[in-house]
Amino acid sequence: MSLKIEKLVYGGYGFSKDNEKIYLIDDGYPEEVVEVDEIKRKKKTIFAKVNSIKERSPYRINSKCEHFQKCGGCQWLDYDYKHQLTSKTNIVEEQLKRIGKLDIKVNDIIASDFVYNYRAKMEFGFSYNNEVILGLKKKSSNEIVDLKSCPISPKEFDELRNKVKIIVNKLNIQVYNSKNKKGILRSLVLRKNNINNKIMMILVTSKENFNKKEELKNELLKLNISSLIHLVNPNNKVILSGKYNVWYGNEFLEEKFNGIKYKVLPTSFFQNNYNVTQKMLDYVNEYLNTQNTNNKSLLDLYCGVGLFGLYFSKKFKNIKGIEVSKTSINSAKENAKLNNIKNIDFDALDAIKFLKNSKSYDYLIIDPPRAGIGIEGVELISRKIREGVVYISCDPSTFARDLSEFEKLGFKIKSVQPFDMFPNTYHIENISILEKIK
Ligand SMILES: C[S@@+](CC[C@H](N)C(=O)[O-])C[C@H]1O[C@@H](n2cnc3c(N)ncnc32)[C@H](O)[C@@H]1O
Repeated sequence: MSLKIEKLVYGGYGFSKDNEKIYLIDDGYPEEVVEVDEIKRKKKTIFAKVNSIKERSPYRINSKCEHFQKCGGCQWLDYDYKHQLTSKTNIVEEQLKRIGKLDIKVNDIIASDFVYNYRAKMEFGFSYNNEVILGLKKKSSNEIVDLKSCPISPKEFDELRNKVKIIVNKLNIQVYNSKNKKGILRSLVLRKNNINNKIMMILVTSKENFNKKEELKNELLKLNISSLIHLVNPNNKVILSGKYNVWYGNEFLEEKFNGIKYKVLPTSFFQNNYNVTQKMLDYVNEYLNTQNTNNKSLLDLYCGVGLFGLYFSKKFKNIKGIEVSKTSINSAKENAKLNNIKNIDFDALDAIKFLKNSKSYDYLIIDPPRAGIGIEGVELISRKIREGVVYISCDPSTFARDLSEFEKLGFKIKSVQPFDMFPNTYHIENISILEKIK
């Protein structure tokens, strides 16, 4: 059966409707007529994959990646960037309507100046296929695609990843197997900073000690990196968790935005696209400039190593940063000292637990993981925040649910601004400015 794709929807799928049935189609683009293979059904929704293209979308381009469609990292590498942007703005507007029942004009998405090589951090997984391989997971699978190159990560990462692969094969070090819990090598994480292109390499193994460890360390030290960290993570799925040893160089990477310095430890979160992060900081700054905040307090919830709180510290009388990771909070405290910022303090706590017992604040900047803050969290915020909320989100669905709750509990949504933090993928970052109705 031939289907015409109307638009792209949340999750990156091409959307098509046939009578009562809705098709969510992998690898199909707007205006395209395709034949599909069904993958699975969920009530009236059929998930399918393009089998053949009958009429090609005018926005389909040739992808620059030899691994495209095998690797799960990017979904839209063969979709013209201008149209990626339009699709993303439309998806946010649609999620707000569908999930949040919010009829809001969403601002046009702010693009990334760099569509390739923009990522500051990549987590590559080790696997075995006749030899040790190193790359990213296939889409909806734990299988690893052996990468030779990756167009969205820095060019240096390709060379390092390929060299590490040769080294571990030469030393014959076993890959960790999550089923029988045997083996050593789990992941190779690479991070690049935005001040002077320093690269931190983090080798994640299942055990602290293993055969040929010293030889491996000596070989890795010959590579062009600024620091080498050995992280021991026996079986936690969150790869960047566990104890680490510094094998070489600094324990941290130093980042800088507009004069504010941040030391980021190997296991701490930091924004992944520096160019777009600066645009997000500028957007929040513009809003705060319209407010009279000098004598006001700010709560920076899910603060990481203090990116937002420290950046805006001069605008507020006092600031509190809350974050669940003790490591990140230790960095955040050190970052305050590093920048000589004295009106901020940080605590390592769960955001909801903190809100239940906290005092009130004038303003809130909130940047939760994909799950969002949730209904209970918004209810607590509505009692604890007196003036404005800057909600930063990396998932349009939980964002829509939470914004709708904010509106029910006495906040006015002043703006919704998407940012293209992750070009060539379907991921969308958003900032909403909300004001308490007095
Ligand atoms: C999207 S990151 C934002 C970090 C920071 N705002 C930044 O821009 O660098 C989300 C942060 O929330 C933290 N986090 C996750 N679950 C949490 C919880 N239940 N309570 C507090 N923080 C949490 C994570 O450790 C992570 O640092």
